[in-house]
Amino acid sequence: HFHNYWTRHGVFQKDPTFFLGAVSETILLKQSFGEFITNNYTKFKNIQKVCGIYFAYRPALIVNDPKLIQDVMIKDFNSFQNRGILFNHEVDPLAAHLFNLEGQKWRDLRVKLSPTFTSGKLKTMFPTIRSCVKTLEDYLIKSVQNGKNVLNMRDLMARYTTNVISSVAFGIDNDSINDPNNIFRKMGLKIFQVSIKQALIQTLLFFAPALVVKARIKLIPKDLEDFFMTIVKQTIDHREASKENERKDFMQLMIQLKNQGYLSADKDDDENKKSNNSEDVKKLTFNEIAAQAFLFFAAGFETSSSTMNFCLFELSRNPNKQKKVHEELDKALKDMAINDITYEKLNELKYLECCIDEALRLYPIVPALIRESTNDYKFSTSNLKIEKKVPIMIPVMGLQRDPCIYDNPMEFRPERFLDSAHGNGKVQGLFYMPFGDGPRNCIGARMGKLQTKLGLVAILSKFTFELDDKKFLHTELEYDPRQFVLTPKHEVMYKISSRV
Ligand code: HEM
Repeated sequence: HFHNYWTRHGVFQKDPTFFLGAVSETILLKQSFGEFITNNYTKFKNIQKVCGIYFAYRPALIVNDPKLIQDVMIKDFNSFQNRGILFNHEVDPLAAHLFNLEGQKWRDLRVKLSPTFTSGKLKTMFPTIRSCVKTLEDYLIKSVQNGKNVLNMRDLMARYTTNVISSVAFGIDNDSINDPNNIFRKMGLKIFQVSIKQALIQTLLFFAPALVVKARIKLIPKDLEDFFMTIVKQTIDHREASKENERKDFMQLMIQLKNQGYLSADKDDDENKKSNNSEDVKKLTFNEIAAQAFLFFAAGFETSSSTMNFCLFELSRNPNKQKKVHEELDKALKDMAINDITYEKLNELKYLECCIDEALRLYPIVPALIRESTNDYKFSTSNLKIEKKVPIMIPVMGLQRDPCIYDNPMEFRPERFLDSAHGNGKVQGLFYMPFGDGPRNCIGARMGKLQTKLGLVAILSKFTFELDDKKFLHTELEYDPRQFVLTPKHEVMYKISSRV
């Protein structure tokens, strides 16, 4: 009876398997969640615009049609503003962050936090990020000089973005690049480590989210919570002890939101002035600051380092594209030292920007987006009706690799993005969403792109990269089935040589 829900509602459904429903492949670790949604899109997109599936007995809907996706993400956003991630506020204070919050609570917080991500604010943080990049460059120079020229770049780049995020979110200068055992790196690894217990909790979140709240199940392990609560408390106390301890970073901005409820306008930050017109002066609490700092850390380091890694992977498989990046860097930077690169200079590097956009097309770090209907809803362009509280999946990776949308989709061709339309023009609607879309898109997209680009400038200005294992030249990557974010199953090693 449960597994006929979609058929009864006149919606095409993927045949469910006993008990586990449609997602048995992901639960049994045969494929990642992203691949499951992608395969489903590829198989069914020409049959129906939507496809019903089941998380065990819970119905969910995959929307395959770019125009219907536009309705969900933008046009009828009010009916789809939540992700439907439930947690117990009392047992999990750190989970009360922007990604998980719903309804008015999410709206209020989004309005408050948006001004912390304007380009004006990022410019003030630029020197901090640049000093992390300098550490990365120095590390690579030393490493190659010492004959250590085959490296796991995924790990190194995650250590670099860990340095950036811990500096700008917590104001703490740690050095995970030279010290892989640094506590921030260890905590970062722990966030993405999937123990059996965490895997069970994640499964429950999909299958029976209400149970997670009722049974007071903790989503964030206690040791992670203790670490982040303590570090935020210490940082706030230190900053508030003296004006001299203030810094230009997210933590300082959140302290302003705690003490006055809004951000003081910057003379050169027009976007911030606009958002400050808001009447809302409700102040952030300590727990709210801790939860956001935790989220910025979790959402900010792995996403950007994975983007750098996928971009480097494709540039190493495509030496002609890497050559073009080198030429652009040589022309724009002309032996400029990393410390002299400005925010404006970085914006001039258009081809490198296209390489990042193209890497995110082939390898969207978040391969499927999630929304939940907040009311019964009827799609405007079809007779399809869905009930309140149905999870909606948007198959980002499937769309971005669809040959009907991108010619030769598996080819790494950054030139597509020189043209703002970038698809082949045959399909209308939303189909490129590495940062999501609509009012609930990634709030840190600019920051993510900035640290990705600056990191790539540092490593590509001075070095040439090749894949150490030549089998990756022609085979597709496999993905870790335990991870929701797109993560290569096997480590790729890179051979690095100095350009001078
Ligand atoms: C290349 C790097 C990044 C990628 C690919 C990425 C991708 C995404 C995606 C796909 C979403 C979901 C959007 C949706 O549902 O429509 C998201 C949400 C979010 N991201 Fe990012 N992200 C990146 C970097 C960052 C950084 C650096 C930060 C913060 C420092 C950040 C903070 C967030 C937050 C807070 C949300 C939740 C927004 C909300 O619900 O209002 N992200 N990100």
